[in-house]
Amino acid sequence: MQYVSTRGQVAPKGFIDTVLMGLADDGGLMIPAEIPVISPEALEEWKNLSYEELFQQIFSLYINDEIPAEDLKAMVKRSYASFRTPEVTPVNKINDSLYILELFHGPTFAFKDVALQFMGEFYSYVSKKQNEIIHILGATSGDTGAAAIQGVRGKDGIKICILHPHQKVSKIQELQMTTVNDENVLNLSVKGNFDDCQKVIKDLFADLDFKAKHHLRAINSINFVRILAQTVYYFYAYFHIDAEAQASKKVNISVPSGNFGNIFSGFLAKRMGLPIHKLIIATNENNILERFVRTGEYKPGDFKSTHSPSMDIQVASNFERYLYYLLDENVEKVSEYMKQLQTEGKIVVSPELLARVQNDFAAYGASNDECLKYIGEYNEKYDYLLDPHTACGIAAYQECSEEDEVTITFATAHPAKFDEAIALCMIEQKFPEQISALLTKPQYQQVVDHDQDEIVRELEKFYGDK
Ligand SMILES: N[C@@H](CCOP(=O)(O)O)C(=O)O
Repeated sequence: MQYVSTRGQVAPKGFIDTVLMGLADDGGLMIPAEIPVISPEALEEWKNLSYEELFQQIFSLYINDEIPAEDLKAMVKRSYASFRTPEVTPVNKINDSLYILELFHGPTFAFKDVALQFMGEFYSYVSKKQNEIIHILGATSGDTGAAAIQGVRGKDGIKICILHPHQKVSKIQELQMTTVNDENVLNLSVKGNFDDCQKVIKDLFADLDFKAKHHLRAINSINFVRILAQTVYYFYAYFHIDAEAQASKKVNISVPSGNFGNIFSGFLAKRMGLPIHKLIIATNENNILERFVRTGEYKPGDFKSTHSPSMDIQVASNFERYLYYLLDENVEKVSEYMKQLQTEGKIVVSPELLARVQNDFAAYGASNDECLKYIGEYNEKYDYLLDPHTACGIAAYQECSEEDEVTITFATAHPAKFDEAIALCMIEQKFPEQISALLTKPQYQQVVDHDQDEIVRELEKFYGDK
């Protein structure tokens, strides 16, 4: 398996080099040169695998023997040892047409743990085996940062700096990141929004001298390994709904979406042969993705702070990966469209392409009021407390599914992380112990202006390789 860039200007790479590269050196995103297709017979066999076995099966198709099977097995085992259930991502049946895949049983109570616990192990492995210096730089709207820090805190040979938007993440998200006092962790709280943070890191990754000098590595979903690790639970979810539903109904998956990484993993799983009917993109009022699916225009709008802050994103990183497939892997066209986005502030696709987009995805953007409405309604009706992101997923399921379909909605975070929204629904929740313990801990973070030079100075001090 070789990996290439969506913009075509990077020589094909192996798996480990692809992960170490993060953002492609030509500014694009790395993708597999060819997507392996799983036969229905093999899918049938995969149905009985444990989560960890399934992970290994899928990864073995992508890693080219670069990591011996025994080493991979040990890494996967360590990655999921910190999860609060051996199923890793359990499936919960709500009614005959709805299942919820719970992705929040990892150490930081969000779906990001599923890939980032593995990534922490992976970076540690590569740092030791290849003597690589690993200086992670990431941006977060709240969940990725906490999970990434948790995945590598205290690990030798690794340093991590995370940029989060100042006062635009939930209280618990902030505490999860900033109460960590390990020497290898730096939190920069940037006066701006998530898009500002993401732009700074993308610009720094695109500066190849800076990237090489400081050994920058990515943990965001610009990194293909994040996408791949997330495909595992699409398969797992599909295999764990009732056999009768699998056989007699079309199966949709509704995914709370911000940076387009999670749902892109679903797109990859579908291309690998998983018989998903509709992939439903659920957004909040930052609805650029929903507008794109409806109109064919991809145009960042005004940033809004919502009850679901992790999805407060206008510029979705992984959109470029999808564009690559939409444009039939034509790298010149992808480069042209991405240039257009920069110069004209938007991309508009033809009616023919829009028809294909609408064949690939359904989409719905939930308003703040709808988000709260579904939290209240599901709590009352099913005694199931949704976090505000999952509530957007439920709103999209309600809007986009038909009678003969069954939908798996992804619960991307635990409600305790977003008590601000839960309290607005007049619901009092009991926090898990790990979360209440955060409330009295001291915080360690530096507040910085949204200013690249200031951020670079902090990074140079922290990474210490001037
Ligand atoms: N919603 C994310 C934003 C970053 O997304 P990523 O998937 O590219 O890491 C967050 O919670 O930080």
